[in-house]
Amino acid sequence: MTLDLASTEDAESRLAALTVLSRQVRDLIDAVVLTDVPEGELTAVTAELAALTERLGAVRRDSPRSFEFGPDGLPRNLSNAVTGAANPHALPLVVQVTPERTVRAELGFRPVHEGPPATVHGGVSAMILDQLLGQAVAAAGFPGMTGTLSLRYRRPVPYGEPLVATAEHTRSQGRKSWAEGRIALPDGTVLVEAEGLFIAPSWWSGKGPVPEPEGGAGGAR
Ligand SMILES: CCCCC/C=C\C/C=C\C/C=C\C/C=C\CCCC(=O)SCCNC(=O)CCNC(=O)[C@H](O)C(C)(C)COP(=O)(O)OP(=O)(O)OC[C@H]1O[C@@H](n2cnc3c(N)ncnc32)[C@H](O)[C@@H]1OP(=O)(O)O
Repeated sequence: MTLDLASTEDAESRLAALTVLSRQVRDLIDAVVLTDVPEGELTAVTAELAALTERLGAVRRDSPRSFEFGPDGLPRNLSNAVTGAANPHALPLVVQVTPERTVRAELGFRPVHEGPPATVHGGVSAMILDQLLGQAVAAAGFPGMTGTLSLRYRRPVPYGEPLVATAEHTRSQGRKSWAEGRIALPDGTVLVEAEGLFIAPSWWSGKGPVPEPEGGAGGAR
């Protein structure tokens, strides 16, 4: 895997616009989940959205943006499903690395994340913790892909109120690294805890074939 070179100023400005668009689409998704307007209005809005979808699709990439270096010289992934500011699917999670090389993120789940009534879907919590544990091993200098992830759901996770997620690398052995993390209330009450094994793939060190994604490698512009 190679990282794209730092973006130009023009590209950064366009990415900022894409980030604003993604935020707007998140607002749209929230509005769809909670709307109670009459059916005729739903049909009218759907027609407008179909037209907007066509406009955006007029010039299309083969695959989302991937890892690249930002203007600050740090790697970023603006299309990531969990952290990508330019991906409407993402919360987006803003992950901070502490001086101790652990990671922390403030969470704001929304009604769109509901599974059981008034509760965040367990798969959504798992997705957040997968990302956070992955960033914890990376922050400790041992990046890898998730091999296993196990979770213990202690209490229902509410949406609409501030929560905190933290994670830390616990140990490494060869290409394998382990991390632990949790989602908690601001007072520290743990709601979900996770342990994960992350493996640096053999192909990262040139010791194995690089697997082709389904349908071949996507072209980035
Ligand atoms: C995702 C990172 C991209 C990095 C980009 C670069 C720079 C950016 C900087 C930092 C990155 C920052 C953050 C990352 C944040 C979040 C992480 C998100 C993570 C994901 O969302 S990621 C998607 C889900 N994830 C997958 O899509 C994995 C699919 N899978 C594979 O790609 C392979 O399967 C792989 C690579 C796992 C292993 O493949 P391989 O060929 O390298 O290793 P091999 O088979 O030789 O096994 C060697 C030893 O690991 C044991 N082993 C193997 N697999 C195991 C498993 N699953 N569970 C338990 N043990 C396992 C064997 O038993 C053997 O053990 P032993 O040595 O003891 O015999």
